[in-house]
Amino acid sequence: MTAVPRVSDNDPVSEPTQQIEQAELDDLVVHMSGVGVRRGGNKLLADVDWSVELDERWVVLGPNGAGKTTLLRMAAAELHPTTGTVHLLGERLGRVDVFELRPRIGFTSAALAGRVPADETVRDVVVSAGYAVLGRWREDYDTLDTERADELLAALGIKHLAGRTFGTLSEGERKRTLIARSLMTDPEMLLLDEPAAGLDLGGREDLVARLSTLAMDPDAPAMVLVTHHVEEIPPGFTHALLLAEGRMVAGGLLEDVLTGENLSATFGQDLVLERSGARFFARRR
Ligand SMILES: Nc1ncnc2c1ncn2[C@@H]1O[C@H](COP(=O)(O)OP(=O)(O)OP(=O)(O)O)[C@@H](O)[C@H]1O
Repeated sequence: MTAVPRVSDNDPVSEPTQQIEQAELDDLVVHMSGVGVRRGGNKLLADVDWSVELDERWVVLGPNGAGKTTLLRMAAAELHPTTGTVHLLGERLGRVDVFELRPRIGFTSAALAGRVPADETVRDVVVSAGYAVLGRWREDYDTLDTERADELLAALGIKHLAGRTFGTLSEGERKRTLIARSLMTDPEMLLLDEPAAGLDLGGREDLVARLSTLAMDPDAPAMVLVTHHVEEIPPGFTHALLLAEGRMVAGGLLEDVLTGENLSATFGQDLVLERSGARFFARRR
């Protein structure tokens, strides 16, 4: 089992380990080099080198506090690294107007769900993404936009809820509404932070199946999905990044990275990984 080095404040944080050419960046939606994030003396992330290509679907796995949300928020241009460089969609964070970058990135998280006003209709939650607003009803949403929102709601199986208010939805229906919202701007990258958290078994299986359909669609954007559970990896996902205590344990092709040994190192337990078809299951030995 690979030991995971603890991130302490005394560790040296590496500087960018590699220079990258603009031509290479054009094929990458995310490129992080020597990335560290520090807050109040704590290292939330250290020494992260990670790239995501246009046609890849990544799952980011790790225990509570591993730094997954911090990593995803950086990929969403919501926070900057303390050290190292981050390129998103070919642009370097710190040298690009993040307000121009963000509409090109679809992002769902529990924090976003908490900001949606309870009295906003499902259709407006989705359609307003195209206007980069939340909780502001506009009379002049374009008909085309409304049709697009309805299409996305249909693809996620909740078109019948278009007129309902967000506050009346179940947890699963809210998650699906926010995924539809995150796709509204035709993003080049879709970031999903624990989309299945809080769902019952049926809701989880339904969401996994819908995300699997999306993952297998060649026209879908690059995807990064954060989760705690291997059971939530939708078939069609191609790559995995394992994080523990702010550091990468392993990253690469799903079939290479997702092993009992790597999972054990990531979660600090002796774990057995089982595979059934295209799905994964894990338990303690
Ligand atoms: N602003 C901050 N100041 C200090 N520590 C922070 C700050 N934000 C996050 N942390 C800490 O950084 C660590 C990583 O947090 P993060 O939310 O990225 O982890 P996570 O892997 O997403 O966890 P979870 O699975 O529980 O959601 C946690 O220990 C958290 O308490």
